[in-house]
Amino acid sequence: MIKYKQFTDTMAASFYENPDLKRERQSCNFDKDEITNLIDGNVEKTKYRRELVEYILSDPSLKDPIPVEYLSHEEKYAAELKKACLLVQKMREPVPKEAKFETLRKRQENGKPLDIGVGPSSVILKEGNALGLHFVMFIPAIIGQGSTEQQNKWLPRALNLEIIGTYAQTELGHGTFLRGLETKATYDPDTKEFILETPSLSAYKWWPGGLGKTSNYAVVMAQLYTKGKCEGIHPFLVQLRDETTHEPLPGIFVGEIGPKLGLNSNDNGYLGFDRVRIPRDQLLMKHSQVLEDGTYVKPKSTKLGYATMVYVRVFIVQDMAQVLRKAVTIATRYSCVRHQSELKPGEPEPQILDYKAQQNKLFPALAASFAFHFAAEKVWNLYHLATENIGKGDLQMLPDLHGMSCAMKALSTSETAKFVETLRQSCGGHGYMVSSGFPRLYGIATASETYEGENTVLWLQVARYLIKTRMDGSGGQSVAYLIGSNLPDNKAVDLSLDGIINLFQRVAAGYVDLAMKELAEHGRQGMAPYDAWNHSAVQLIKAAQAHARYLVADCFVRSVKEDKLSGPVRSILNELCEFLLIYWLFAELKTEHLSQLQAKYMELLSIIRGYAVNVVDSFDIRDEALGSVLGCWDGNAYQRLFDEALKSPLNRNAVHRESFEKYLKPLMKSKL
Ligand SMILES: CCCCCCCCCCCCCCCCCCC/C=C/C(=O)SCCNC(=O)CCNC(=O)[C@H](O)C(C)(C)COP(=O)(O)OP(=O)(O)OC[C@H]1O[C@@H](n2cnc3c(N)ncnc32)[C@H](O)[C@@H]1OP(=O)(O)O
Ligand SMILES: Cc1cc2nc3c(=O)[nH]c(=O)nc-3n(C[C@H](O)[C@H](O)[C@H](O)COP(=O)(O)OP(=O)(O)OC[C@H]3O[C@@H](n4cnc5c(N)ncnc54)[C@H](O)[C@@H]3O)c2cc1C
Repeated sequence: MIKYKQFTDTMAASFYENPDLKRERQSCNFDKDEITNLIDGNVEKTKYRRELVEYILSDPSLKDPIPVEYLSHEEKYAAELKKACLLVQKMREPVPKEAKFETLRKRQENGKPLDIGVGPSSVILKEGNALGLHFVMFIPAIIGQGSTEQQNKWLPRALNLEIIGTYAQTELGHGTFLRGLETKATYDPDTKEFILETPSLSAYKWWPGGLGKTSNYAVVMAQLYTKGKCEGIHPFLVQLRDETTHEPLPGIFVGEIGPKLGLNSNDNGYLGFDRVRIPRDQLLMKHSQVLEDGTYVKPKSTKLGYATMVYVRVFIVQDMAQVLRKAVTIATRYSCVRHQSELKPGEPEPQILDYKAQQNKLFPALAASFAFHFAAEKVWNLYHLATENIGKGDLQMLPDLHGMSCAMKALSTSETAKFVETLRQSCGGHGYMVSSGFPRLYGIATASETYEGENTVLWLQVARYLIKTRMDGSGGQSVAYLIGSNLPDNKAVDLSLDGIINLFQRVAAGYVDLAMKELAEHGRQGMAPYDAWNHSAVQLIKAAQAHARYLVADCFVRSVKEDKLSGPVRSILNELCEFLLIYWLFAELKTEHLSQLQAKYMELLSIIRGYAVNVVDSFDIRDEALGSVLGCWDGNAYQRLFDEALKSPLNRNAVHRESFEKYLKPLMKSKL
C-alpha cells in the first residue's frame, strides 16, 4: 500500500505538473497573454492586477489558518471581517521597495490610491464580505442620489471608511414591489427633521448586507410624507450606531438574520425604527427635495430614485463573467486530468475531456464567460453615457438602460447558476466537495438570481419594454429591430455570424408578436389589461429571454469583429461565439433548422477541445483565488483532495473518543 504523504511539504510540489495538462500546454498555438489582457482591459491593467494579487497573497496575515468552512457562524464573520479590514489597511500603507511591486509603488507615488476592485479582493474574500455593500451600494447611492453639498459632506468620510454603510431597502414583507414598502419618513417642519418609523413587523428592513453588525450608517429607502401627503419612496442617510462605541442609537433595532445558502461571512441584517429623528438634509436630494417649510420638489422622473439598483445590476453582469471563468477553469482542468471508463474497447481509460457529452457540459460555459464579459463592457459603457446625459437633464436613455440592464442581469445570473451546476456535475463526486470550490460559486450565482431584482420580475420589466416598443415604436437602440420597417426579414437560415444574429432577432420578434397576440386575445375575451398581462406572463418571459440572448449574442459578434485581435485569438473567439450562438438557438428553433446546426455544433466541439485548457489558463486565475483542489494549475487533484480532507477536525484523532464512549459503544453493547 502506498501511504498518504502530504504533498505540499515536499520540494517536488513546486515542480509538479500533471502530464496531461503539460501536453495540452505544449501544443498551445496562441498568445495566452492576449486573452488575459483582453479580459483585464489592456497590458498595463494586467500588470497592475498581477502585482496587486501577489502583494495581497504574499501577506501571511491575510491567509486563512484553517478552511473557513470549519468555523462557526460567528467565527466566519469575524475571520472574514478581520481580513477585509487588514486588506483595507494594507492598501493605505506604502508598498515595499521590491521590483515585483514596481507598478503599485509608482501608482502610490503619483498620489493614486491602490484600488482593490472586485477581482483582487475576491482572492481572499470568498464568502461574501461585510464591507462589500459599503463599496458596491452605499457609496454609489451617495454619489447617485446625493446633492453636491451632501456628497461633499459624506463622501470623504465614507471613502476613508470613517463611516461604514449599507443599502437598506428590502423589508420582511416587500422586496420586489417597492411602492409597497412600509417604512415611513415623516417631515416635521417645526424641528426640520424627518421621523423614521417602522409601523409593523412586515416593515422591518430585512436582508441588507453588512447591516447586522458592521455598518454604522445606511441609505434607507422609506415612504416620504410631507404636508400630510405620501410622495413615494426616497433615500435617507441614517446613522444607526454610535461612531465611537458602535452601540445602536436610541430607537434603532438592528441585528443579523442568520445562516444562508451561501455568502455566510456577510452579516445580512434586520433593522427597525422607533420614531428616530434625522435632520432634513439627510434626505438625499439630488433628484427631489423637501424644503424647510415642507414643500416637496418633484424629481424629473420618479424612477431616478431606483438608479442605485441599475448601477448594481450592471456590476453583477461583470461579476457573473468572473464566476463563470472560475467555474469553467476548475471543470476544464479537472476534465483534462481525470481518466474514466472506456472509449475504445481494450484501450486505456481516456481523459474525460475527450467525451463529447463532457465537452457539451463544459464548452457552452466557456463560451458564455466571454459573452458575458463583452456584454458587461457594453452595458457598463451605456450606463456611464446615460448617467452623463441624466446629469445634464436629458433622460432619454433611461428606458433603454433599464431594459438592457434588467435583461443582461437576468440572463447572466440565470445562465451562470445553471452552468455552475452543470460544471459541478461534470466533476462527478469530487465536484460535490466544498474543496472543489463549486458550492461557493453556486452560492454567489444563485444569490445573484434573486438580489437586485428577482429574475422573473426583471424579465417582466423587459417584456413591458418590448411590448411597448412594438406597439408605439418608442424604444431605444437595444430594441430598434422591433420597430416597424427595421423588423428582421425572413430570409433563409444563413450560418454566418450575422445570419445567426438575424435569426436571433426573428426568434425574439416572433415571441414578442405571440405575446401580443395572446394579450389581445385575452382582451377580446373581456379581461382587464392587468389580468391579460398576468395570463400572458409565460409567453412574455419567453420573449424577454429571447431578446436578452439576442442582445448578448450581438455584443459577442461585434466584439469579435474588432480589429485589435490577432489572427489566432480572433479565430478562437469566433469559434466560441459561433458555438454559443448555436447552443442558444437549439433552445429556440424548430426541428427543420436543427440538423443544419447540429453538424456545425459537433465540429466546433472538436475544435474547442483542442484549445480549451489553454484558454482557461489564459484567464490567469491564481490557485489561491480559484480556491479549488480540482482546478489547480498543476492538476494534482487527488493529492490536493487528500491534503484538504486531512484538515478536517474529525481527522485529528483516529477515534472520536467522546462520541464513541458516550453513544456508539453503549448502542453497540445494548441488547434488544
Ligand atoms: C475589503 C474591501 C473590499 C472591497 C470590495 C470592493 C468590491 C466588493 C466586491 C463584491 C463583489 C460583489 C458583486 C456584486 C454584489 C452585489 C451585491 C448586491 C446586494 C443586494 C442588494 C439588493 O438586493 S438591494 C434591493 C434590490 N431590490 C430590487 O431590485 C427591487 C426590484 N423591484 C424594482 O426594481 C421595482 O419595483 C420594479 C421595477 C419591479 C417595479 O417598480 P414600479 O412598480 O415602481 O414600476 P412599474 O412596474 O409600475 O413601472 C413603471 C415604469 O417605470 C419604469 N422603471 C421601473 N424601474 C425603472 C428603473 N430602475 N429605471 C428606469 N425606469 C424604470 C418601467 O419600465 C415603467 O416604464 P413605463 O414606460 O411606464 O412602461
Ligand atoms: C443574498 C442576498 C442579499 C441581499 N442584499 C440586499 C441588500 O443589501 N439590500 C436590500 O435592500 N435587499 C437585499 N436583498 C433582498 C433582495 O433584493 C430581494 O430578496 C429581492 O429583490 C426579491 O424580493 P423578495 O425577497 O421580496 O421576493 P418576492 O418578490 O416576494 O418574490 C417571491 C416570488 O414571487 C414572484 N413575484 C413577485 N412579484 C411578481 C410579479 N410582479 N410578477 C410575477 N411574479 C412575481 C417572484 O418571481 C418570486 O418567484 C438581498 C437578498 C439576498 C438573497
